[in-house]
Amino acid sequence: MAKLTVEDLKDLEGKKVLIRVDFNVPIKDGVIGDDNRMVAALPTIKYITEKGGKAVLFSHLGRVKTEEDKANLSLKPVAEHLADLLNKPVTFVPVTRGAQLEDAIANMNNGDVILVENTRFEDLDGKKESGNDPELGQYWASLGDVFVNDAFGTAHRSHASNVGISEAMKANGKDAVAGYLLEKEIKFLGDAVDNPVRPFVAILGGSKVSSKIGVINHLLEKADKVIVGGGMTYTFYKAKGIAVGSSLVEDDKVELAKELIEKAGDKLVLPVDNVVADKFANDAEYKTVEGAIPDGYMALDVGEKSVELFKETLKDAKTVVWNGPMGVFEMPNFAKGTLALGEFLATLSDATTIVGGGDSVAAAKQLGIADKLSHVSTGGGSSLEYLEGKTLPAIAVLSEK
Ligand SMILES: Nc1ncnc2c1ncn2[C@@H]1O[C@H](COP(=O)(O)OP(=O)(O)O)[C@@H](O)[C@H]1O
Ligand SMILES: O=C(OP(=O)(O)O)[C@H](O)COP(=O)(O)O
Repeated sequence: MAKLTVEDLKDLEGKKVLIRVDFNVPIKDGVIGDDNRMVAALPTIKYITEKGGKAVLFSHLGRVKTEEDKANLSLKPVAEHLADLLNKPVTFVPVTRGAQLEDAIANMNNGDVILVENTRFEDLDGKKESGNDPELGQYWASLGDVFVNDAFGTAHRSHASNVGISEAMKANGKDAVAGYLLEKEIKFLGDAVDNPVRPFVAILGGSKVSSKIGVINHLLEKADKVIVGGGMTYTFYKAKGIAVGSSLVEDDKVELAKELIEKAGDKLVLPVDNVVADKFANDAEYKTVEGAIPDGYMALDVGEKSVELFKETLKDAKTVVWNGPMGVFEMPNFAKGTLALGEFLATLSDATTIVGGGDSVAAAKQLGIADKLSHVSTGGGSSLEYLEGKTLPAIAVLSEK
C-alpha cells in the first residue's frame, strides 16, 4: 500500500506514539462481549511497545449524546480487558484532555500503555470529536511524536481522533501512518475488489436492498458472479414478476432492482427455492417452496436447492466476498441456508474467503466458521463503504510512502 505503515517508523525508543484503535466493543454490566476488535489491534500495540515506544491509545465507544450516556460509555472496563490481553498494566486516563492526561503521558516509561477516555465524550460540548473540530485534532496531535491509525472499523468517519489528528500531525511535519490491522484490512478487501484472483464471486445478503445498492452496483462491475440472498431477494423477485407473499419487499426499490437485473445479465444468481413461514417467529409453521411465495407466507431463508446452486457457483471460485446473511439466521429454524453456505465457504481452501459486515461476521462466529475463512473484517459500515469503492477518509489522509 502506498501509505506509510508502522514498519516504516524508525527508532521508536522513547517516542510518544498516539494510536487510534477501534475498541467500540459490546459491553454488558461491565463485561466485554466480542473482543475481536481488541485482539486484532494487539500486533500494532505490541510492536510499538516492544520497540520502546510509549503507546497512547484513543478510541470511541458508542454514541455519546447526553451527560447520562457517559456513565455507560466509559472505556475503563476496556482498559482492564486490554491489560489482560497484553498481560501488562494499562493506565486508564478518565479524561480526554487537560493536565491529568498530559501528566499521565509525561510520566510514561518506555513500553508503557495508556488508554484515554472515550473520545466521543468530546461530543457533549459541540460535537468536537464527531464534527472533527480542528482545535481538538491539533490538541491531541500535540501530545505525541507520531500518529498510528489502526481503527479500520472507524475509517469511514472523518472525526478529530482519526482524520483531525492525522491532518494536524502532518501540518506539524510529523507522520500519520497505518497500523497492522488497517494494512491487513486494506490488503484483503482492496485486493479482492481491485485485483481479485478469478473467478471472483460475491455473496450479498441481509435485510434491505436500500442499504446494499452501492455494494451490489460496484461488485456487479468487479465480480464474475453475484449471489443475492436474504431479505433483499424478494425485492428482486417482485422486479421479475415472481409472487412474494408477505416477504420483506422495498416497493420503492423495485424499479432499481429491475435496472440491476438488466445490468447484471447472467452474473446475478438468485435463490430458486425458499423456506417460507406463516409468521416472523422461530416457532412459525414453515415449508420450502420453489419459485412463487404463497399468499400468507413470508420467505425467511433460502432453500436446499438454492444452497446447491450457490455451491455450484462457488466451487471453483478463487476469491469470495460475503456480506450479509442468507436468511433470518438469529432464528435457528431459518439459519440453515446461512449455515450451509458458511460451512461450504470454510471448505474452499484454495480460495481467499472474506467476510465483512456486522451481521455476517456475527453469523460466521455463531456458526463457528470464522477461523476457517481467510479474513473476517473488523469493520461493518467501513467494510461496506470499502466494497462500494468509496474512499475512506481516515485512510486517504495518512502520510504517503
Ligand atoms: N428473508 C429475510 N427476511 C427478513 N429479514 C431477513 C431475511 N434475511 C435476512 N434478514 C435479516 O437481515 C439482517 C442483516 O441484514 P444487514 O444488516 O443488511 O446485514 P449485514 O449487517 O451483514 O450487512 C439480519 O438481522 C437478518 O435477520
Ligand atoms: O462499530 C462501528 O461501526 P459498525 O457497527 O458499522 O462496524 C464503528 O466503531 C463505527 O462506529 P459509529 O458507526 O458509531 O461511527
